[in-house]
Amino acid sequence: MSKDNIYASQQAVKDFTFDERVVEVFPDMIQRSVPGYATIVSTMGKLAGQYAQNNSNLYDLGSSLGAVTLSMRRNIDKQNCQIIAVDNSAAMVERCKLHLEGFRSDVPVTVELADINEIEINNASVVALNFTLQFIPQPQRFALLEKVYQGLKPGGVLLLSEKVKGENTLVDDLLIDLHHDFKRANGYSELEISQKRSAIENVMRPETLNAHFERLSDIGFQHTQVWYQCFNFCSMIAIK
Ligand SMILES: Nc1ncnc2c1ncn2[C@@H]1O[C@H](C[S@+](CC[C@H]([NH3+])C(=O)[O-])CC(=O)[O-])[C@@H](O)[C@H]1O
Ligand SMILES: O=C(O)C(=O)Cc1ccccc1
Repeated sequence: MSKDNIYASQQAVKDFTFDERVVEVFPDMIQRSVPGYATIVSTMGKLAGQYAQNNSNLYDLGSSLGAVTLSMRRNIDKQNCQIIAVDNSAAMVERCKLHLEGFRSDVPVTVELADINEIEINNASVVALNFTLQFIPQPQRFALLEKVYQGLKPGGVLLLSEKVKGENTLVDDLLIDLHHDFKRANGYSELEISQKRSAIENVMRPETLNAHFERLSDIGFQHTQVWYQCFNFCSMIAIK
Protein backbone atom coordinates (compact mmCIF):
# COMPACT_ATOMS: atom_id res chain seq x y z
CA MET A 1 0.00 0.00 0.00
CA SER A 2 1.50 3.38 -1.04
CA LYS A 3 2.05 5.87 1.76
CA ASP A 4 0.16 9.15 1.75
CA ASN A 5 2.72 11.96 1.59
CA ILE A 6 0.66 14.29 -0.61
CA TYR A 7 0.90 17.22 1.82
CA ALA A 8 4.36 16.42 3.24
CA SER A 9 6.16 19.21 1.38
CA GLN A 10 5.34 22.91 1.66
CA GLN A 11 3.08 23.83 -1.28
CA ALA A 12 0.47 26.23 -2.60
CA VAL A 13 -2.45 24.12 -1.42
CA LYS A 14 -5.20 23.52 -3.98
CA ASP A 15 -8.74 22.30 -3.27
CA PHE A 16 -8.79 18.57 -2.55
CA THR A 17 -9.93 16.31 -5.42
CA PHE A 18 -10.11 12.54 -5.82
CA ASP A 19 -7.52 12.39 -8.61
CA GLU A 20 -4.95 9.71 -9.57
CA ARG A 21 -2.51 10.82 -6.86
CA VAL A 22 -5.14 10.48 -4.14
CA VAL A 23 -6.36 7.16 -5.54
CA GLU A 24 -2.81 5.80 -5.35
CA VAL A 25 -2.54 6.45 -1.59
CA PHE A 26 -6.23 6.33 -0.67
CA PRO A 27 -6.28 3.18 1.52
CA ASP A 28 -3.36 4.53 3.59
CA MET A 29 -4.83 8.06 3.71
CA ILE A 30 -8.27 7.01 4.90
CA GLN A 31 -6.99 4.52 7.45
CA ARG A 32 -4.59 7.07 8.99
CA SER A 33 -7.12 9.92 8.81
CA VAL A 34 -10.46 8.45 9.87
CA PRO A 35 -10.61 6.97 13.36
CA GLY A 36 -12.52 3.69 13.30
CA TYR A 37 -12.60 3.41 9.50
CA ALA A 38 -12.00 -0.38 9.50
CA THR A 39 -14.63 -0.92 12.22
CA ILE A 40 -17.13 1.26 10.38
CA VAL A 41 -16.63 -0.54 7.06
CA SER A 42 -16.88 -4.03 8.56
CA THR A 43 -19.94 -3.09 10.65
CA MET A 44 -21.67 -1.55 7.62
CA GLY A 45 -21.19 -4.93 5.95
CA LYS A 46 -22.79 -6.67 8.92
CA LEU A 47 -25.70 -4.22 8.93
CA ALA A 48 -26.14 -4.71 5.18
CA GLY A 49 -26.27 -8.47 5.78
CA GLN A 50 -28.95 -7.92 8.41
CA TYR A 51 -31.13 -5.52 6.38
CA ALA A 52 -30.67 -6.87 2.84
CA GLN A 53 -33.98 -8.15 1.45
CA ASN A 54 -34.54 -10.79 -1.22
CA ASN A 55 -34.81 -9.33 -4.76
CA SER A 56 -33.47 -5.89 -3.86
CA ASN A 57 -30.69 -3.43 -4.68
CA LEU A 58 -27.92 -2.29 -2.35
CA TYR A 59 -26.20 0.99 -3.16
CA ASP A 60 -22.71 2.19 -2.22
CA LEU A 61 -22.76 5.92 -3.02
CA GLY A 62 -19.31 7.52 -3.27
CA SER A 63 -17.79 4.06 -3.33
CA SER A 64 -14.13 5.11 -3.83
CA LEU A 65 -12.18 1.82 -4.06
CA GLY A 66 -15.19 -0.28 -3.08
CA ALA A 67 -14.41 -1.02 0.57
CA VAL A 68 -18.08 -0.86 1.61
CA THR A 69 -19.21 -2.75 -1.50
CA LEU A 70 -16.83 -5.60 -0.66
CA SER A 71 -17.88 -5.59 2.98
CA MET A 72 -21.59 -5.66 2.06
CA ARG A 73 -21.01 -8.37 -0.54
CA ARG A 74 -19.29 -10.61 1.99
CA ASN A 75 -22.32 -10.47 4.29
CA ILE A 76 -25.30 -10.82 1.96
CA ASP A 77 -27.04 -14.18 2.23
CA LYS A 78 -30.36 -13.21 0.59
CA GLN A 79 -31.49 -14.24 -2.91
CA ASN A 80 -31.29 -12.09 -6.01
CA CYS A 81 -29.53 -9.04 -4.58
CA GLN A 82 -27.25 -6.77 -6.54
CA ILE A 83 -24.89 -4.00 -5.45
CA ILE A 84 -24.62 -0.73 -7.35
CA ALA A 85 -21.45 1.23 -6.52
CA VAL A 86 -21.31 4.81 -7.77
CA ASP A 87 -18.53 7.39 -7.80
CA ASN A 88 -17.92 10.48 -9.92
CA SER A 89 -14.11 10.18 -9.87
CA ALA A 90 -12.95 8.36 -13.01
CA ALA A 91 -9.67 7.46 -11.30
CA MET A 92 -11.52 5.90 -8.35
CA VAL A 93 -13.96 3.96 -10.55
CA GLU A 94 -11.18 2.56 -12.71
CA ARG A 95 -9.19 1.37 -9.67
CA CYS A 96 -12.35 0.12 -7.93
CA LYS A 97 -13.20 -2.15 -10.88
CA LEU A 98 -9.69 -3.64 -10.85
CA HIS A 99 -9.90 -4.15 -7.09
CA LEU A 100 -13.28 -5.93 -7.25
CA GLU A 101 -12.01 -8.29 -9.95
CA GLY A 102 -9.61 -9.65 -7.36
CA PHE A 103 -12.46 -11.13 -5.30
CA ARG A 104 -15.06 -13.69 -6.28
CA SER A 105 -18.71 -13.67 -5.28
CA ASP A 106 -22.16 -14.68 -6.51
CA VAL A 107 -23.58 -11.25 -5.72
CA PRO A 108 -23.40 -9.10 -8.88
CA VAL A 109 -21.79 -5.68 -8.57
CA THR A 110 -21.90 -2.84 -11.07
CA VAL A 111 -19.57 0.12 -10.67
CA GLU A 112 -20.87 3.30 -12.29
CA LEU A 113 -19.05 6.52 -13.04
CA ALA A 114 -21.78 9.04 -12.20
CA ASP A 115 -22.78 11.93 -9.98
CA ILE A 116 -24.92 10.46 -7.18
CA ASN A 117 -27.20 13.49 -7.54
CA GLU A 118 -28.10 12.30 -11.03
CA ILE A 119 -28.71 8.57 -10.56
CA GLU A 120 -31.97 6.73 -9.94
CA ILE A 121 -32.41 4.81 -6.71
CA ASN A 122 -35.06 2.15 -6.65
CA ASN A 123 -36.03 -1.11 -4.97
CA ALA A 124 -33.31 -0.51 -2.36
CA SER A 125 -32.94 -2.42 0.88
CA VAL A 126 -29.65 -0.72 1.83
CA VAL A 127 -28.13 2.61 0.77
CA ALA A 128 -24.64 3.37 2.10
CA LEU A 129 -23.07 6.83 2.11
CA ASN A 130 -19.75 6.25 3.87
CA PHE A 131 -18.18 9.72 4.24
CA THR A 132 -19.67 10.93 0.95
CA LEU A 133 -22.52 13.31 1.87
CA GLN A 134 -19.97 15.70 3.40
CA PHE A 135 -18.62 16.37 -0.13
CA ILE A 136 -22.06 17.20 -1.58
CA PRO A 137 -22.84 20.94 -1.61
CA GLN A 138 -25.22 21.63 1.29
CA PRO A 139 -28.16 22.86 -0.83
CA GLN A 140 -28.21 19.48 -2.65
CA ARG A 141 -28.16 17.25 0.42
CA PHE A 142 -31.90 17.30 1.17
CA ALA A 143 -32.90 16.32 -2.37
CA LEU A 144 -30.31 13.54 -2.45
CA LEU A 145 -31.45 12.03 0.85
CA GLU A 146 -35.10 12.44 -0.12
CA LYS A 147 -34.37 10.47 -3.30
CA VAL A 148 -32.72 7.80 -1.14
CA TYR A 149 -35.80 7.70 1.12
CA GLN A 150 -38.15 7.37 -1.87
CA GLY A 151 -35.99 4.60 -3.34
CA LEU A 152 -35.89 2.55 -0.13
CA LYS A 153 -38.30 -0.32 0.41
CA PRO A 154 -40.21 -0.41 3.72
CA GLY A 155 -37.77 -1.72 6.33
CA GLY A 156 -34.84 -0.56 4.17
CA VAL A 157 -31.94 1.37 5.70
CA LEU A 158 -29.70 4.32 5.05
CA LEU A 159 -26.18 3.80 6.42
CA LEU A 160 -24.68 7.26 6.75
CA SER A 161 -21.15 8.02 7.99
CA GLU A 162 -20.01 11.61 8.29
CA LYS A 163 -17.39 13.83 9.80
CA VAL A 164 -19.50 16.09 12.02
CA LYS A 165 -19.19 19.54 13.52
CA GLY A 166 -19.47 19.93 17.28
CA GLU A 167 -22.67 21.62 18.45
CA ASN A 168 -20.75 24.76 19.53
CA THR A 169 -17.28 26.23 18.97
CA LEU A 170 -15.91 25.01 22.28
CA VAL A 171 -16.73 21.34 21.69
CA ASP A 172 -16.03 21.54 17.96
CA ASP A 173 -12.48 22.72 18.75
CA LEU A 174 -12.15 19.84 21.21
CA LEU A 175 -13.15 17.27 18.55
CA ILE A 176 -10.80 18.84 16.00
CA ASP A 177 -7.89 18.75 18.49
CA LEU A 178 -8.56 15.09 19.30
CA HIS A 179 -8.70 14.25 15.58
CA HIS A 180 -5.43 16.09 14.94
CA ASP A 181 -3.81 14.14 17.82
CA PHE A 182 -5.02 10.96 16.12
CA LYS A 183 -3.41 12.04 12.83
CA ARG A 184 -0.16 12.96 14.62
CA ALA A 185 -0.11 9.55 16.30
CA ASN A 186 -0.48 8.02 12.82
CA GLY A 187 2.63 9.79 11.56
CA TYR A 188 1.26 12.93 9.93
CA SER A 189 3.38 16.05 10.54
CA GLU A 190 2.03 19.47 11.59
CA LEU A 191 2.58 20.65 8.00
CA GLU A 192 0.65 17.72 6.54
CA ILE A 193 -2.20 18.25 9.01
CA SER A 194 -2.49 21.97 8.34
CA GLN A 195 -2.13 21.72 4.54
CA LYS A 196 -4.72 18.91 4.35
CA ARG A 197 -7.04 21.00 6.49
CA SER A 198 -6.76 23.89 4.02
CA ALA A 199 -7.23 21.54 1.04
CA ILE A 200 -10.53 20.14 2.34
CA GLU A 201 -12.05 23.25 3.90
CA ASN A 202 -13.80 24.40 0.69
CA VAL A 203 -14.89 20.98 -0.53
CA MET A 204 -15.86 19.08 2.60
CA ARG A 205 -18.46 20.77 4.77
CA PRO A 206 -19.36 18.90 7.95
CA GLU A 207 -22.66 19.60 9.69
CA THR A 208 -23.69 18.99 13.29
CA LEU A 209 -25.36 15.73 14.29
CA ASN A 210 -28.46 17.77 15.15
CA ALA A 211 -28.58 19.13 11.59
CA HIS A 212 -28.31 15.57 10.22
CA PHE A 213 -31.07 14.27 12.51
CA GLU A 214 -33.37 17.17 11.76
CA ARG A 215 -33.01 16.70 7.99
CA LEU A 216 -33.50 12.92 8.20
CA SER A 217 -36.61 13.45 10.30
CA ASP A 218 -37.98 16.14 7.91
CA ILE A 219 -37.53 13.65 5.06
CA GLY A 220 -39.55 11.03 6.94
CA PHE A 221 -37.02 8.73 8.62
CA GLN A 222 -38.51 7.92 12.02
CA HIS A 223 -35.85 5.60 13.42
CA THR A 224 -32.38 7.14 13.37
CA GLN A 225 -29.47 6.17 15.58
CA VAL A 226 -25.75 6.90 15.87
CA TRP A 227 -24.11 3.50 16.29
CA TYR A 228 -20.47 4.72 16.16
CA GLN A 229 -18.66 7.88 17.12
CA CYS A 230 -14.98 8.59 17.67
CA PHE A 231 -14.14 12.30 17.91
CA ASN A 232 -15.81 14.01 14.92
CA PHE A 233 -16.37 10.80 12.94
CA CYS A 234 -19.83 9.27 13.19
CA SER A 235 -21.83 6.53 11.62
CA MET A 236 -25.62 6.50 11.68
CA ILE A 237 -28.40 4.19 10.64
CA ALA A 238 -31.82 5.42 9.56
CA ILE A 239 -34.55 2.83 9.08
CA LYS A 240 -37.56 3.45 6.81
N1 LIG B 1 -21.39 13.95 -6.41
C1 LIG B 1 -20.71 12.80 -6.26
N2 LIG B 1 -21.10 11.69 -6.92
C2 LIG B 1 -20.43 10.53 -6.81
N3 LIG B 1 -19.35 10.37 -5.99
C3 LIG B 1 -18.94 11.44 -5.32
C4 LIG B 1 -19.58 12.70 -5.40
N4 LIG B 1 -18.91 13.58 -4.60
C5 LIG B 1 -17.89 12.92 -4.04
N5 LIG B 1 -17.89 11.62 -4.47
C6 LIG B 1 -16.97 10.53 -4.11
O1 LIG B 1 -17.14 10.26 -2.74
C7 LIG B 1 -15.96 9.63 -2.26
C8 LIG B 1 -15.68 10.14 -0.86
S1 LIG B 1 -14.57 9.13 0.07
C9 LIG B 1 -15.65 7.75 0.39
C10 LIG B 1 -15.00 6.57 1.05
C11 LIG B 1 -15.62 5.26 0.68
N6 LIG B 1 -17.09 5.29 0.75
C12 LIG B 1 -15.06 4.16 1.55
O2 LIG B 1 -15.82 3.65 2.38
O3 LIG B 1 -13.88 3.83 1.38
C13 LIG B 1 -14.52 9.88 1.63
C14 LIG B 1 -13.27 10.52 2.02
O4 LIG B 1 -12.29 10.40 1.26
O5 LIG B 1 -13.26 11.18 3.12
C15 LIG B 1 -14.85 9.92 -3.27
O6 LIG B 1 -14.43 8.74 -3.91
C16 LIG B 1 -15.49 10.91 -4.24
O7 LIG B 1 -15.03 10.77 -5.57
O1 LIG C 1 -7.96 13.85 6.61
C1 LIG C 1 -8.81 14.49 7.21
O2 LIG C 1 -8.50 15.46 7.92
C2 LIG C 1 -10.22 14.13 7.16
O3 LIG C 1 -11.01 14.83 7.67
C3 LIG C 1 -10.69 12.87 6.49
C4 LIG C 1 -10.47 12.75 5.04
C5 LIG C 1 -10.00 11.54 4.56
C6 LIG C 1 -9.79 11.36 3.21
C7 LIG C 1 -10.09 12.40 2.32
C8 LIG C 1 -10.59 13.61 2.80
C9 LIG C 1 -10.79 13.77 4.16
